[in-house]
Amino acid sequence: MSDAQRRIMDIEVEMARTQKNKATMSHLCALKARLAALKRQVIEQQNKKSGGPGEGFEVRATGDARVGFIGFPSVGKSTLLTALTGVYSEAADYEFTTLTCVPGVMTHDGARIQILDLPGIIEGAKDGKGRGRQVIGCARTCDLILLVLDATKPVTHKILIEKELHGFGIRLNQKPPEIYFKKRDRGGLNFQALVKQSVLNKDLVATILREYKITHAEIILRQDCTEDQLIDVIEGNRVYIPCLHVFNKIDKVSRQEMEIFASKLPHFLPISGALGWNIDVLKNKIWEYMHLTRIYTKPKGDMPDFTQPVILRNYKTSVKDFCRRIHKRLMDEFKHALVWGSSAKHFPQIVGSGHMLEDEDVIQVVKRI
Ligand SMILES: Nc1nc2c(ncn2[C@@H]2O[C@H](COP(=O)(O)OP(=O)(O)OP(=O)(O)O)[C@@H](O)[C@H]2O)c(=O)[nH]1
Ligand SMILES: [K+]
Ligand SMILES: [Mg+2]
Repeated sequence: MSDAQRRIMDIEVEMARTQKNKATMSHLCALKARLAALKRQVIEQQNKKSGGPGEGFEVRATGDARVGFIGFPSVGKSTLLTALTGVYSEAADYEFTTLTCVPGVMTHDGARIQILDLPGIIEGAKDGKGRGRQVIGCARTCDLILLVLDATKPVTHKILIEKELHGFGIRLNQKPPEIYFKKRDRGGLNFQALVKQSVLNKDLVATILREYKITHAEIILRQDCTEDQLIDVIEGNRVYIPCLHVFNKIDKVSRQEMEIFASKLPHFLPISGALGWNIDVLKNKIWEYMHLTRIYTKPKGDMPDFTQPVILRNYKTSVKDFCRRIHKRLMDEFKHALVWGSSAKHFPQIVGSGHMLEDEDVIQVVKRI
């Protein structure tokens, strides 16, 4: 165990025995910042040792968006890939059947979605156990994570896996915090909260920044933020990915057990990959959770092409984002666009490149001549 790992343990112990209240808040914030910095240090050390960060697997990104399967061994990931995409990935009743990344493609509502079957991960994956770091590195590149769980196994597995992903900077079902943070060379701490804060204030922010040896900075909180969110922003390198918890093998548990899960867990979907139960519902959920936006193009004087939408992702739905998806240099020739659909005030609306498009809008780009 490295020195940093030992210090991480000490801090975790101290945090566990510190009660959370107003008087201890400053101390806890300092500990949390110290912990985050140490954890980053450990990952960087491991990257050095292994010759690079957990880059994931060499799989070419195809299609409009990417989904990855994360779960313990033998929960049924490969069986599910085959059920969703028809692509064969070896499935068997022993652990670590899958040793690499197997891609498939699912077509849904005009979008081509790449689905990645991945090796199972185990506790300690992020710290270098098994192929864990490679698997989690791959998960970071996904637009949606399917956390695949075995319904016959304890629900605590879900928490363990979430912890592994969290430790690697993946934030599930969270939006990026609305925090503006910029280091400065001088001027001290310029702190503004645009919304009433239930936790943070200038002193706590200063305490956290002190752990990073930052004394000059500008911080604007545009939402009610937690100390963890602020630390995430200072650390940077976080990814925010939607996640669906897929409970597989429900053919092996009772209906009552299922209903208990369903009532307690959000983002939950029971399925049976082997028997094909709920697979169509899962396909729809995948679509829904990815927040993809379909845009139909209309050539001048012609009908819109409703067969092949252009897919925009991650809420990047401006006309400019659309143009970039079509062609690198389209923006250079852009004059304005005509838009029909729910984002338009009247049909067609003449818009500039900053206009935000909505799902199933129709667009015609007018170029400068
Ligand atoms: N009863 C039942 N068994 C399933 C289901 N899905 C998968 N299995 C079985 O569970 C075992 C493991 O399935 P795999 O698809 O290999 O699981 P995996 O998660 O890909 O496993 P690794 O690649 O080893 O991590 C196999 O024996 C499957 O037949 C299901 O929905 N119901
Ligand atoms: K298996
Ligand atoms: Mg497998």
